[in-house]
Formats: sequence, C-alpha cells, structure tokens
Amino acid sequence: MSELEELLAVWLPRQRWFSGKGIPIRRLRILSRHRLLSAGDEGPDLNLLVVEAGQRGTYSRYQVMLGSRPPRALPADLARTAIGVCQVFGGRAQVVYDAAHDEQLTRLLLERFAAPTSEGRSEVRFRTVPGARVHTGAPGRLLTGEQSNTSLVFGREHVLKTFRRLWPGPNPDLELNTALSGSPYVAEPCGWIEADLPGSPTPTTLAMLQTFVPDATDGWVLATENVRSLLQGSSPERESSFAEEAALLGRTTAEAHRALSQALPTDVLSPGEISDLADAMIERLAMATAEVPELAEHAPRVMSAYSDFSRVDEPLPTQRVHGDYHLGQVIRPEQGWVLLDFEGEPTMPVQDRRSLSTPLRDVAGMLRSFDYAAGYLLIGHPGEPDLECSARAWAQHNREAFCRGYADGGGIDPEKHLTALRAFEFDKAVYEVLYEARNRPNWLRVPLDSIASAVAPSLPG
Ligand SMILES: Nc1ncnc2c1ncn2[C@@H]1O[C@H](COP(=O)(O)OP(=O)(O)O)[C@@H](O)[C@H]1O
Ligand SMILES: O=P(O)(O)O[C@H]1O[C@H](CO)[C@@H](O[C@H]2O[C@H](CO)[C@@H](O)[C@H](O)[C@H]2O)[C@H](O)[C@H]1O
Repeated sequence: MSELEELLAVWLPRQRWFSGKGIPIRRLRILSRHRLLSAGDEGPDLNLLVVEAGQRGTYSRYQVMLGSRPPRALPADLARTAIGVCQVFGGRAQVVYDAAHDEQLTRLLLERFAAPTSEGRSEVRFRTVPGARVHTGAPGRLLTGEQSNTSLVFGREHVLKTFRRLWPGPNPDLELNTALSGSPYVAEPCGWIEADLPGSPTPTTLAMLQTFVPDATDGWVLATENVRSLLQGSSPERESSFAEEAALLGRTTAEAHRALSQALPTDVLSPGEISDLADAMIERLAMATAEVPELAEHAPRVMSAYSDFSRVDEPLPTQRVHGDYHLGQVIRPEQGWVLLDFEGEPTMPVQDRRSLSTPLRDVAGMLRSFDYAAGYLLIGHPGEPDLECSARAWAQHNREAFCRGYADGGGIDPEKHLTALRAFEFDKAVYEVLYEARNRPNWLRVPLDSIASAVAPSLPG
C-alpha cells in the first residue's frame, strides 16, 4: 500500500460512517482520485478519493473528501481532523485531513454546482436539476450526529449529502427524491455529483444537493421528548398530542407510498415469492445469530413468525419503498412531515435496496421505531416495571395511531396484514440487533427486548 493508503487504512475504521466495523482491513486501494478544487498555490486543495477496503475477502468502496495543505499550514481548528502527512498527487508532502470540516473548501464545493463547467467528459461531474436555483455564498456546516453519510448544511438554503459507502449506479436516495420531487413529502432535489468509476458501466452518485428544510425537528427527537415527559409524570394529554403526530405521519407515509407507486414501477408478490422472502428472513436471522449469540434464545419465536408468513397465500402489492424507515428519517416543519434518506438499509447490496418491496416493510420499520423510542428511555431504568409499562403503553398507543393514519391515508390497512407485518417487524428487529452490536453496543438491549417481548400477531391493539 502507498503511504496515503496506509494512513487511510488506519483512519477509515474510526469513522462513524464506516460500515465494516470490527473486521480488520487487510488491504486498502485508492481506486480513483481527482483534485476537485484548489484554492491557490498554498492550498487548500479538495481531493475526491474513492477507496476500496478489503475485509475478509469482500471489497467495499468508500468516498473520502480529502483536504490537503502544505505542512504547518493547517489551521488550529482543523488539527483534530488531520489524517497524516504524505504525498497526494506526487510532488511535495502535504498534510491531509477530512475536508468536510474545512469551510473554505465546502463553500467552493457549492459554487461548483452554481457554475457547472463543460465537464461532459470529466470523470467527476456536477449536475443540476433543470430549473433548480443554487444559492451560493454560505460555507458548508457539517451535521454531526449518528450518520451513515456526511451532510453539509449551507445557510438555510441547501443540504449536500455526500454518500460514504459507494455502490455502482444511481443512488436510491437521489432516485426516489427525484421521483417525489414537487411533492410536499420531500426536500426538493437541486443537483448531484456523479463519477465514472472503474468496473461500473453506469455513473455512480457521489452526493446529492437538496433544499434545506428550515425550522424542522426530527421525529426521533420529538418522540423521545414526548415519551420522556410522560415518564416524568406529565399529563396524559401530552401522550395523545404525539398520537396526532403519529397519525399524521401514517397518513403522509401512505401518500408518499402512493406517489412512489404512481411514478415508478409496481408489481405483485405471488405466494411462492412470499415463501422465498420468508426464506431470506430465515437466512438473515441465522447470520445475525452467528454474530450476536444472544439472539439464539429468541430464534424459535422469530422462526415461527416467518413460518406463518411463508404460508400467506394472498398476493402482496410491491413498489419502490423507503427501505430504512424510522423516526430519525422524518422531520417536522410547521407544514407537515417531510421524509428523508431513501437510501435503504446502508449495509444491504444496492440491487436489493432498489428492488420492489411491499410498503408494509416501511410500516414495520416505523412501528419498530415507536418501540425504540420507548425502549431507549428504559435503558437507564432496568427493573422498573411501572416505568416499563408506561413506556410500552406509549409505544402501543402511537403504533396504533400510525397504522390508523396509514389506512386513512389510502395505504393498505396494516390491521388486515398482521402476519406479514409481524414477520417484517421481526426482520427489522434482527437487522437492528446486528446494527447495534456493530455500532452502539449499549443499545443492543433495545431490539433484543422487543424481540423477547413480542406477542402473538395482535398488532395494533
Ligand atoms: N433537506 C434537509 N433539510 C433539513 N434537515 C435535513 C435535510 N436533509 C437532512 N437533514 C438532517 O440531516 C440528518 C441526516 O440526514 P440523512 O439523509 O438521514 O443522512 P444519513 O443517511 O447520514 O443518516 C437528518 O436526520 C436531518 O436532521
Ligand atoms: O443511518 P441511518 O439513519 O440511515 O440508519 C441506521 O442508523 C439508525 C440509527 O441512527 C438505525 O435506526 C435504529 O435506531 C433509531 C434510533 O436511533 C430508531 O429510530 C430506529 O427505529 C432503529 O432502527 C437504522 O436501523 C440504521 O439503518
């Protein structure tokens, strides 16, 4: 490996968005590198790298936005983002760092959208949506938090989401946001960055530029504030006030699903295909149990739900769906809920995430999230049965409200598909067990407890 590759092999696994945590990187290769921007002779430069990390024989691609400056020219406030000192494009040694923190560079990045050059044959292209206006001038402020990607907010105008794990072809987030463009359910897409990468016949999406939705709070924050205040003994009206939000979210979800089904292909799952889907769930359960042995004691209960699902003999409509739907993926400005992040589950291969699925998968994801909001607040209160009872009642109340809103909004009635819904909820909970074990071991109890306490298919009510 080159000097830079060695440095990146150490830096990459420490990043929140690195999806291969816990498995050593055996080999790291820079697949492509482009000097995107240069602010002058003394830098800084913005270099866009696509690297391939090899772990246990599988190779994953990641995007790294690398800032570089002459040594000793790194401002003090960027020192903590330094990766090391090495040559980037040959020539003099440079200090290299995470460019997402460098406002001088992120400001220039936005300007490239406003003034796309004639870069038709360039390997990295900035694209703007016809008719979209890009407002420049503000630096990109890095959004912190538990993110799978890296998002930069420019004033109150735009968000640039740079995709970290790269998969060949169009990114589903861009694809579905574009399909819903003009609707009130999404932030308007304004542009994207794409590149031709080795081994991929179609351009790969590197980043997506959207309008910023100002004065919005995300659903996870709203829900956990509500359940927390309830647990602290505030009045029951506060519980019902969130149920109204949950019902509106259900309705909005149904409307967004309908808009997606009108804009993009649809199909129907035959009973045979349903049985194949149940087999895939069983496989995922086996994989997760091998990595998280605590799952084993609950496996019979989960298997029985999958087995009931495999015998469902009525066709299920399918379409493009969100794929990783939870309270952290929806924000609430004054005018209503807005859906974000249509990328699907970050670790799933992109061809699976782009395939058609039943909208019940998203319904199940959001129902799990109400359980999560309650379960998360119980982490610090083990062995408090009254608290547990109130938190679970909160979750149930909001799950019911969401399902009612979904059916009222014209979606398929979740109450009429309890067997399928239960299987999808378990499948999501199994995914969450793996996700938490790899990323937030302190949270592992949340999905495990849900699996342990799930009762017969009586949801909702
Ligand atoms: N267009 C937007 N307007 C306002 N906030 C946004 C917008 N897009 C993203 N955000 C904020 O950024 C967070 C992360 O965005 P998301 O697309 O879910 O990224 P990731 O895939 O990294 O989780 C969201 O929870 C939300 O708070
Ligand atoms: O980074 P993404 O938002 O794309 O999704 C991943 O991370 C999520 C956590 O940040 C994770 O969601 C799980 O935790 C949420 C609370 O933090 C909870 O609302 C969700 O219901 C639960 O699944 C998501 O699964 C993962 O793909």
